[in-house]
Amino acid sequence: MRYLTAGESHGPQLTTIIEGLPSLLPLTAEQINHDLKRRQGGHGRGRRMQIETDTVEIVAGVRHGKTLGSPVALVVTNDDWKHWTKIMGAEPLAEDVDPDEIKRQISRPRPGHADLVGGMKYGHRDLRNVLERSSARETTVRVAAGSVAKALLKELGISIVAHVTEIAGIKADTSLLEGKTADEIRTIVEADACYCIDPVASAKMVEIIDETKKAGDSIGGVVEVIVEGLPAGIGSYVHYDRKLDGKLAAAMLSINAFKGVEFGIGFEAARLPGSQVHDEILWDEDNGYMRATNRLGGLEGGMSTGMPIVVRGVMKPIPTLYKPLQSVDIETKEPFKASVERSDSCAVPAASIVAEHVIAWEIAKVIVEQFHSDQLPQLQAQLDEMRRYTKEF
Ligand SMILES: Cc1cc2nc3c(=O)[nH]c(=O)nc-3n(C[C@H](O)[C@H](O)[C@H](O)COP(=O)(O)O)c2cc1C
Ligand SMILES: C=C(O[C@@H]1CC(C(=O)O)=C[C@@H](OP(=O)(O)O)[C@H]1O)C(=O)O
Repeated sequence: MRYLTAGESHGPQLTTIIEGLPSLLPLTAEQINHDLKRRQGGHGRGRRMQIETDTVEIVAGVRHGKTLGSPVALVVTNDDWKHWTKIMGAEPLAEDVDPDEIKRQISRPRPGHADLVGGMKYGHRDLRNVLERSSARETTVRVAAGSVAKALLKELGISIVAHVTEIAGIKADTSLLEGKTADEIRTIVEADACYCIDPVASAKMVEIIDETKKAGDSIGGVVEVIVEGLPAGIGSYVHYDRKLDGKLAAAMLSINAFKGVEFGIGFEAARLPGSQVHDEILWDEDNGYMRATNRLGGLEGGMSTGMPIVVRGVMKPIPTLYKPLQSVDIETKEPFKASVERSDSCAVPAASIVAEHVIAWEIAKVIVEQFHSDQLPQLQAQLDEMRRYTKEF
């Protein structure tokens, strides 16, 4: 299973083509739109999100609410495009048009963005040609593709949820997650301004986001994704590029502004003895194999253990700041301090939704590769058999 995305931030549309999905999977635009709306939300988003109402059109691969097995194509229209048709149009500029008037040329790279190095790499002196694609606007269709993956995981008895564990040093009390299923966690965090399980921490997060915005600065944080219902043995230890943890880490780090990843107790493992890190193995008649703890986040040897997968990603502060940072104009080579029109001040809650969907995609992809998967019922039968086999092993 694979997908490509195309589209510029202020171009006409964002597009994804998903190839390799099993046939007979129930799929509607409505379920994808729910996830797109969650990605647009979360406290700290800027004015662009008031312009956009992200909704998907399914233009291929689905008939009467079920996948056909052919490529699925999804399109999300940029509502902002109508303000950018001249600046972002694909046609060459007419001869009587002054390019400086039309192109909104950018020669001042923003620290922390792809602007400067992207310009060097692709030979663009108008840095708009870089930022239009390096923008996290692209995560819209990554969420759409991940939402399709989640529809598949749901049919296979696998649930996934993301939530925010930390913003600018304010940490959620994650003991509030204990005893709750992924679906129960989703109901709670969906109703929270920061997609956080802890209302007390969330109120402080809202406060610090507002204060930071007023000060013209930006902040980052940590998001966590939990995957439940995955059988043991997904992924493999036999070759480096088949390890599930490696794939999940790469997916997490592929999100704009994500700079680190950890599983289970994560970097804390460096500070603890092995007896307080590894998860002891238990067995009983009803449940088969279990772990007394889940400190390693449901992964051993590049494979799922059958315990929930717990993976976290850290997001750096948004690079576009109202409080200007030092940079150099690439035309004049003069130093300047950037001034900015609009930006998110904190996109950690929104990014948690992106994380949920890139992880969902990766897990669905590994499952589809590991089992015979032309059609959903065959895939479901094999997952059921894998669960029975690993329990009785
Ligand atoms: C959901 C989301 C929204 C973002 N919004 C903004 C934004 O409004 N302004 C900005 O400067 N960066 C924003 N970013 C971060 C930049 O896209 C990112 O830092 C930039 O592309 C450079 O990539 P890198 O940080 O991975 O090196 C956002 C990221 C995500 C995931
Ligand atoms: C458009 C989205 O986020 C954008 C991500 C982004 C960036 O530099 O990454 C910069 C901003 O775009 P603009 O310059 O148009 O205001 C954000 O709004 C989105 O998430 O859909």
